[in-house]
Amino acid sequence: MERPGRLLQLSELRVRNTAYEVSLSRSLLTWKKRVSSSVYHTFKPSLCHSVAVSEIISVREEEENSSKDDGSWRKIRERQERDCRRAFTVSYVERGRNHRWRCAEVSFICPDASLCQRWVHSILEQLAALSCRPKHLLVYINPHGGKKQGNRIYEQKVAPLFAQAGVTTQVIVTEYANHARDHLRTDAELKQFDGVVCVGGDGMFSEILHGLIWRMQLDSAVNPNSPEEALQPCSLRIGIIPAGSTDCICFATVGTNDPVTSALHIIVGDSQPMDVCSVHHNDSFLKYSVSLLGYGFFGDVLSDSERKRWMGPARYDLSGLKMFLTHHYYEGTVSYLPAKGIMGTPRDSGRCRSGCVVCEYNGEAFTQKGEKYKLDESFDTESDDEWRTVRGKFLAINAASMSCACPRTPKGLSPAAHLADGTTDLILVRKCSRFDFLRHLIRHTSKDDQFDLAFVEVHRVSRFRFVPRQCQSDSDLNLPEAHKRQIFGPLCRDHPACGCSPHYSSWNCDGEVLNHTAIDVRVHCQLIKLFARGIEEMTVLEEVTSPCAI
Ligand SMILES: CCCCCCCCCCCCC/C=C/[C@@H](O)[C@H](COP(=O)(O)O)NC(=O)CCCCCCCCCCCCCCC
Ligand SMILES: Nc1ncnc2c1ncn2[C@@H]1O[C@H](COP(=O)(O)OP(=O)(O)O)[C@@H](O)[C@H]1O
Ligand SMILES: [Ca+2]
Repeated sequence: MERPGRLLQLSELRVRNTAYEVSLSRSLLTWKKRVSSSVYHTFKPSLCHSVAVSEIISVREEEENSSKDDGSWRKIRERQERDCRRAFTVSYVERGRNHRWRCAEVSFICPDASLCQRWVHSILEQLAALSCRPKHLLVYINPHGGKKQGNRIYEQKVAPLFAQAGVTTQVIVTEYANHARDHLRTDAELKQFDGVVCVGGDGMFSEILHGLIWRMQLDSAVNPNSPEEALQPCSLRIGIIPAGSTDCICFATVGTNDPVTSALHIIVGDSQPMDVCSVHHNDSFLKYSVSLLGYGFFGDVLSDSERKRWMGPARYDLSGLKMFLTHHYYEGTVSYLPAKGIMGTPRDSGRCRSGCVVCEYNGEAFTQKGEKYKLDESFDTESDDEWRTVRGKFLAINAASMSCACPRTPKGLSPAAHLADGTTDLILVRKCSRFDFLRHLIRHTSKDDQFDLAFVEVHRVSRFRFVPRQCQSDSDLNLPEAHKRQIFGPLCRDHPACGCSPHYSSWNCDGEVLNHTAIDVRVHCQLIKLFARGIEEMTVLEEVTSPCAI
């Protein structure tokens, strides 16, 4: 734990009816109850609490005593009422189970009003010095995401916390799909904001991502249609209040899908850089992706589930079962550029966690200002002989730029993938039996390694391309036509004579269906930042939460 440093305040104050020694340094607020022993004074850990200043939400002088154990004895009540006028309450982050954060409160009763004001002033001064905290946010709410609770979640759980922390907002409830994206691209006056918040699922996040990146490139005269251009990083951080169906981006960056936890990460001004993949078809831009780009199984599950939106999040399970039974495979060529000079592999046992050294090491190498790559031979530019090619029949081709952990698979599609290492994990699942594919799927939910199967391979790459087999002669295939043919696929795939092959899938790009199958994907290291800090290790949790160890 951080050393307290020079004390800014040190007083004996009361919490309820117990005296505590309360101290404030630049980094810590600590309150300790003195316990006399026969030999020396000690502090029992349970009687010593400590909160990082960076995790204080707010401080306020209290008009009324909020303590509830005042009994009914008139004299005690009268005395407490006098005391109330000299109390101040600190709200701070408290860690719960499964990476959840809550807002806890403690009220300190001061012997006189001026001491109370000095305390409040000192704490406010420390909070004001935290330059990473957002003051004014632009909030977009998708009222139709997930279980259609976006409005309620924001109004009941998030807005009161923002108000308490003194964060002001401009709130826009979207009226149609791509409303938020288009508003960010052209209309929003971004200079006045310290961040953008989306209330919704991965699809809503994708809108914010596209709006912000596009705007940034236009403002910096970068051509987003060129797959070769290095993109301009976004200066505004993005916050996600989960109110969608999968909420994988929130889960994989915070460790839980909980609106209050996300709101608190926004308030304390956390910052988590993230890789973004650009997806192009020839020289035209298609989409950006931060989590899953999936062709075959996950593409089909998504396309099928779009027709079942009315079912809410359960649509994915039903479409998942249907697509599992349908058992489509797809032919094509995957070419990829293995990531070079980086730390880490997709089979590592280590995980990307808060303060990840792999992301730091690789990120520094990739993001040297004004250079494409570090001037290191291992970061040589992409030459043709470094590309590798795999041809075959695939049940699924997945690129996971982060673990893609979510409640359906708490360890993720690629458990060792990193949020900000400049790479994506390319997972190729070749044609196999239904039984084997089920084994692979089930392993996403257990400790067993989903890559340790003969028909699965995984590569950590910085770029890849896919061309479906028939596209090699007709590279601009459009999907409606492909889907027409696919209708007959399940009946006829094993009878080439009927002429209904080939089969095309579509790409699932962070939950959006792409309208091209032949794509060129490039990872842009740490292009955006989220109001998050990555998933905290348990050891970090134990160190930071009160009670403090002395
Ligand atoms: C048999 C158990 C199999 C469990 C397999 C779990 C794999 C789940 C991988 C999830 C990856 C999630 C990546 C994130 C994608 C999201 O961007 C995206 C959009 O999210 P949004 O709606 O919030 O905007 N979500 C999705 O594309 C949803 C993918 C969900 C796929 C669920 C698949 C369920 C498979 C069920 C197979 C059942 C076989 C049963 C056989 C008896
Ligand atoms: N007001 C709106 N009406 C209809 N669709 C919207 C609206 N706002 C956003 N969308 C779209 O809804 C889709 C799903 O949103 P999302 O918040 O990700 O929910 P879910 O996780 O349930 O898919 C996204 O593609 C988004 O562009
Ligand atoms: Ca990555």
